Parts: sequence; structure tokens; C-alpha cells
Amino acid sequence: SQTVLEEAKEYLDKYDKLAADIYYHSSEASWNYYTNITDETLKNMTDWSLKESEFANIEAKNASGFNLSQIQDQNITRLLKKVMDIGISAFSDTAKLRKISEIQAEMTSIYSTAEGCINATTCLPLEPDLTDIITNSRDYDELKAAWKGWRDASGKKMKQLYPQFVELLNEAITFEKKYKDMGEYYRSWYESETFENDVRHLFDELAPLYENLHAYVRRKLRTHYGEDKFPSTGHIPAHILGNMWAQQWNGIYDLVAPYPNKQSADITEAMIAKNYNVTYMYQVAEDFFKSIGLYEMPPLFWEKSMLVKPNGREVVCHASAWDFSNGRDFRIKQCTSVTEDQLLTVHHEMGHIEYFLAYADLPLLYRGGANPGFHEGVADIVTLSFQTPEHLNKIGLLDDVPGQNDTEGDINFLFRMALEKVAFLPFGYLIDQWRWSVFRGETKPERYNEKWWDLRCDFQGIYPPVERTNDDFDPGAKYHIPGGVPYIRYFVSFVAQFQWHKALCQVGNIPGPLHRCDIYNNIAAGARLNEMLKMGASRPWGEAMLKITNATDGETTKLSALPLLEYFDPLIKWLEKNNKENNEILGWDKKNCPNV
Ligand SMILES: C[C@H](NC(=O)O)C(=O)O
Ligand SMILES: [Zn+2]
Repeated sequence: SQTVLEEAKEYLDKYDKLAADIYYHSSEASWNYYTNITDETLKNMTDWSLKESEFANIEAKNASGFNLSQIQDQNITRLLKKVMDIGISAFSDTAKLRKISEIQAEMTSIYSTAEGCINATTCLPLEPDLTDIITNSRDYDELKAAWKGWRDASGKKMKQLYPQFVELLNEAITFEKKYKDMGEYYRSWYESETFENDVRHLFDELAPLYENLHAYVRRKLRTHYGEDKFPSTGHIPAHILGNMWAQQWNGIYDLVAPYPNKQSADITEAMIAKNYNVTYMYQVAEDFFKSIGLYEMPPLFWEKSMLVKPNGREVVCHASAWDFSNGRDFRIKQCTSVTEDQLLTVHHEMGHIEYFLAYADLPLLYRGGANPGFHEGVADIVTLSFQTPEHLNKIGLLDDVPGQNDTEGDINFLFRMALEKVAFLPFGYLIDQWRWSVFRGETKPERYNEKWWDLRCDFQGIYPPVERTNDDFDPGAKYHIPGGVPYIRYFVSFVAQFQWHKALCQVGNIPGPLHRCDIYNNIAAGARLNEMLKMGASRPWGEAMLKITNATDGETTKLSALPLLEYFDPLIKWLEKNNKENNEILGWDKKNCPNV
């Protein structure tokens, strides 16, 4: 007779083939909905997501037939546990599972087809129109109209749907009695009892840097928009930070740059001047990955991706990368336009594809990030190199590179990176603080919007330029809420990517300060990164962290804020000095939120 181990291995091989087939069809059905929103594609996607749940449910029962204590092979037991860890698919009420899928699809459709009205006659989609206004307008009232118009057309329209979505998700996830609520299930993906506390500590460590950036930007914006827009509580109006959600502020770099008379690198202009088109943007990104020994895009990528917003049909424009579970079919869906921000997003989405390609030979159950934050950090990691003046100069998008002793040019660059990476930290942290409090039942529907603004006011130090009431549902105006995509992964990513950048610059023997390091063409750096990518989700993520940091202190299996703080150290000193010289009072009243 076969040993239990041999039986388990045989079972897992069969599972892998069955799962690959179901996942392929289910991904294809989702793809057809996200790239063509109709009732018919919605129905087909929902049907397939139910087939996927049914498959997961049956296989979880089959796998539970194995007595894990009789199997010494840790790899096999880890795989069997993953077969059994199926989240809401364990729920027996398939009608309610269908309802969950339908509500999420409907909210995603409302978000993706919404047109925000900026006046009585003009209503515009988020991408590219409202995004362009929010990024480029410097007119307080024009910005306010776009900000309000978007929220009225998106979040407000799905307010009634969200309470039921939460209730059904919690009912489904508690069915097995393994998780208290959906938030606990999402956090379980980080395989750590202390995860929630760990991210809070990281946030607290990084808060002083954010407060210095906030104080400096606030002072610069006050001079442009006038004192009257800045309440004594210290908050900044939410709509003048160059981004629809004030999540990253690089859009207003020209307005707040430390040394504005220095040549401000307007990369979008340079791209247009160099006749960049969408395809070329993807070739530039692919060239970067190939230069460090990673993977070129397979033929099906170019054949099947959706790289521009199509005419004549509704699509989900929010950019994403897709793995069709067959080792050959990987796609990006992005309504790409020729801007610097979009070029960063192209590198981000292709970074996900690089991870997919690196772990494509692993069992399907291991084809994922070591944790969700790793997948987002891997997506971002090359942008830390790509944006350096050295690299932009190499690819012809920047003429003069600030020399190492050109402090002003260097500070301008670091400041620009802080607008993208430091400004994000409270936002990346607070989205799931809201969502976890909703899933826990601490925040009831009648307080959804109030809680959202309490968190935005407390952690980000911003306030809404238009009075909010409980008829509003501003969480719904951010893709990841209707899209059902957890968000703490981005906070984890923004911390981890600096740990990795430091490790890759070291192993690549790249001299100079961390913030000027470019791993382009560095095979050693790429090889080290690839070693971690190839692990996928096969081992607890602390081992993946160690693989990339190659640390001997044993400690660096954890997330650490130190590399991020080291990267920004010259700017921290500059901001502290500048804020002091201007008698700027750091921070804001965290518990008193101006509601216009
Ligand atoms: C940071 C996050 N990125 C992504 O969704 O790919 C966002 O856009 O909010
Ligand atoms: Zn991503």
C-alpha cells in the first residue's frame, strides 16, 4: 500500500491540474467582465466564481481526510493546509456566496462607470479626465468641484450596498468558526499573531517624518491658496494635494518643491517631447527588468493585455496584473496614458508579472506573494531605481543630473520621492483601520463616513473641502473598497521595498547614498531579487525577507522602518531645520476634525 506521504503527493498533483483548469476559466471570465462590463459578462464571472468556490469546498473536504500528524514532510503539510484554507468558500449557502459576488461586481461597476460632474453640464470619468484635473489644476474651486463630483457619482451611489456586503462576508467567513470576522481572515494572510501591532508600531516610527513633510507642504500650500483655507487645527484641505484621495502628493511637486528655481524634472513633458507612446512605455519597463536578468514578457502578454482604454465599451480602468495559472498567459489591464505617473504604474504592474513569471513553476498553491505586501513591494521595487536622476538621465528623460555635492538638487529629488512614498504612509495604514473596524462591528453603517473622516483627519491631517453628511460614502470613492481589495498590503509594501532596495544596492555593490542607487543593468542585484521571487508563497514570509536581505543578524526577517528612514535621512534633517526656521508648528489636532 502507498504510504500516507505518497498518497498525499499524488492527491496534490491531481489537485494542481484540476485547480489550474478551474482558475484559468474563472480568471478568463473575470477578465471578460473587467474589460467589458455588461450584464452577461457579470453573470458569467459570477457563475465561474461559484464554480471555483464549489471546487475549493470539495477539495478542502478531500484534503481534510489526510492525518497531518502522520506526514513529516513540512512542504506537503503546508500544501494540504493551503488546500483547506479556503475563506468564504467554506460557506454552504451558495445563494449568499452568489450575492456577495454580485454586490461586489455591482459596486465595482458603479465605481468604474461613474462620471463626476464638475458643473451643471459637464460630467467626466475618473481616468483620465478627473485625474488630470486633480493633478494639474491649481484653482481651489475647480479642484473642489472635481473632488465633490467624483464622490457624488461613485461612493454615494453604492452607500446602500456596503452594509449588506459586510454582513454577508462576515456570515460566510464565520461559518467555519475559524475567524471572528472578515478582517481577521484578511490579516491571517500575514501568518503572524502580532501583525496588527507590528504595523501600528511601524506607523508610529514613521509618523514624525510624515509630520515634518505635512508641516512643510502645508506652509507652501498656504502661500498659494491663502491662509483662510487652513484652519487653526492644522489640517490641510483634502483636494489640493494633487491626487483624488490625497494618497500621494507628487502631483503638486512643482508647487511645493524646496528649490523651485532648480530645474524641476517634469518627466511627463520629457516623455511627450520624446514621442513616448503606450507600447513604448511597456517596452521601457520590460527593458529594465531584462537589464537585471529578470523576465521578458511572454508572447501572450502582448497579444491579450488591455493596455489602453477601449472605445465603445465600459471597463474597469483601475490598473491590475493578471496570472491565468497556466504558466504562459499573463496580462496587464490598464487605461494607460502618456504621463510620468502612468509610467510608474506600468513598472508597478509589470513588477507583478515578474513575480508571476518567477514562481510559475511552483505548485499552484504557492503561486502568490510571500504575503500580499510582498507582491506590492516587488511591483514597486524598481521604481526606486527608475526615478533616480541617474536613471532618468540614462533613458533620456532628464538632462542634468544633480551632482552628489549639489545639495539643492539632491534635496529636490528626495523631496519628490517623499511626496510619493512618505505622504502615502498614513493613507496606506488607515484604509484597513476603517475596514477592520467595520468588519469587527465597531463601526456601524450610520457612522461609516464619520469614521472614515475621523481616521483621515487623525492619521493624514487633512479635512474635507465640502461638508460631509451621512448620505455620503467616501470610502466607496476609493477603488479598493468597492473592489474588495485589502489595503494594508500597500503599507507593508512601502516599508519592505526600502529594506529590499538597501539589500539589492549592497549586493550589487552600488556606491553612493541609498536614495541615488539605481540597480539598472545590475545582474547581481537582479539575481538576489529573483531568489526571493522564486520562493512565491512556499515558505513563511520572514524566510523570504531573509532570502533577500541575507542578513546575518537573524532579526531582519521582520519588517523594519530603518531602511526607509535611512533613505530619507538627508531630507528629514533638511525638513526639521526648515520647519524650525519658519517656526512651523508640526502636526494637527488629531481629535478635532474640521467639517468645513
Ligand atoms: C497604491 C495602490 N496601488 C494599486 O492599487 O495598484 C493604489 O493605487 O491605491
Ligand atoms: Zn499592485
